Amino acid sequence: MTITCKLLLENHAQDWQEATVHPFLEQCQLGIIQPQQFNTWLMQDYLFVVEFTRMVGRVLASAPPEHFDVILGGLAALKDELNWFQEKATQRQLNLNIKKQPTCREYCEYMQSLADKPYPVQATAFWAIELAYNQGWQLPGKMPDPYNEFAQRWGNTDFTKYVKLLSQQADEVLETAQEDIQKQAEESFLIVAKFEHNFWQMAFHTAQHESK
Ligand SMILES: Cc1ncc(CO)c(N)n1
Repeated sequence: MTITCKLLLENHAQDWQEATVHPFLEQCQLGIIQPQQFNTWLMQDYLFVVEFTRMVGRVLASAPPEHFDVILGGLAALKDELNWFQEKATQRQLNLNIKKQPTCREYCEYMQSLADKPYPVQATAFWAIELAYNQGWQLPGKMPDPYNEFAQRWGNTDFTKYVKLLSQQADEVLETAQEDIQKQAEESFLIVAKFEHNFWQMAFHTAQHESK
């Protein structure tokens, strides 16, 4: 049987729930997240997105030309997103020239390791990483300022459509992938889910002295 993005979500509902539903996001929605928690997330996510952008560049390099449109659209959005992160950091007087925390570093190293994997595995991981933020920021519902801007960035309907296109591209190449490659794609989905959970944990449980 062929694995699909939909089946991955159905077969691993618990892992996916832990990746996308977290007190960090719930407390943003309630407006009670602590600034040091939020700022830790912001700074570490900037560092993550730098490496994610490189990963998407490598996904493009592995992709068939029919998939370029969607991936290049994603890269253009990432260019905008990196500039936006820098603006947000400046507004909050945060220095982005900091070290990655271990969870962020491990996630980034994992994204680098995907370069050696077949394209269907890369496409599945790419989709999962984007879906995690699309759903994570969307599920809590309307957020108060200043968090609404963050929720909208990944929760907006155009982003949802883009993630849908990513799932279609992944499904298309999974359909003809050999069984062991489908297995690797499933593993990559579970690894992404675990890292997404750990990333929220990292920001949520950050101590005051680690926040700057
Ligand atoms: C941790 C993390 N996962 C996913 C994304 C983007 O989808 C992000 N910005 N950060």
